[in-house]
Amino acid sequence: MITFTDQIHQAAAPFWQKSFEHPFIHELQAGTLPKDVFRYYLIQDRYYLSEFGKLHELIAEQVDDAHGKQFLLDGAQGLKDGEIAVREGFFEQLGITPDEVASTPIAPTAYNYVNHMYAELYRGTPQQAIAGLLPCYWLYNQIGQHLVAQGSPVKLYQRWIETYDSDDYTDSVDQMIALTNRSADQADAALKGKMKTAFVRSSAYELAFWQMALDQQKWQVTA
Ligand SMILES: Cc1ncc(C[n+]2csc(CCO)c2C)c(N)n1
Repeated sequence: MITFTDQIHQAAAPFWQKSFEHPFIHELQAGTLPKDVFRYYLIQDRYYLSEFGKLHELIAEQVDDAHGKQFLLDGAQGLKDGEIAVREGFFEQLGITPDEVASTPIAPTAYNYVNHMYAELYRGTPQQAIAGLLPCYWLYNQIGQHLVAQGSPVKLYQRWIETYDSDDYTDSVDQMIALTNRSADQADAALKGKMKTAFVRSSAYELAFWQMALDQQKWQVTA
């Protein structure tokens, strides 16, 4: 039987394909991605990751499913100990200081992506918010698995790739997929439609995030 997450995954497939083929990903693997682009990505992603962790806690407050609630709370803690902690090492290596992070504003696309997820929760439902979190887990795992086979000649980029191919991480992706399917089981057709829209829009924002980094997007108008 085709699951709910298979269905929404199919709907988002064109965005996922564009992410797999995106020059940011290609250059990361080839080792040709400029360091300042990677630096920009890491600083923007720092904002994204801390909001993503907060969203886990806020969604958990509204979820009845005890197992799902615990998974979301563990996810928030796991982000602090895992992905965010790993990134501290990257920051050190690239000389990114807390001052630089604090004085860099969140860029338009990162802002829109984060706000989209909050809107799914506060103007929508926890089920929609859960569907909005899923592309983040699932897409990065697929990218990690695609890239790890070839690897990157740049050590730092290789470490980034390996973050998204670990067994623990793959296990959390499976659990997030299962939580989304359990949420859909409780939802009527209208809510399932909204969950699908949340998932597809997050997939579109994942794609836009790579381009934001390549363009080093800013709020200012440039000549
Ligand atoms: C824009 C953006 N999207 C997805 C991820 C990947 N990611 C962020 S939190 C999380 C859950 C488990 O750590 C995963 C996989 C990222 N770093 N940045």
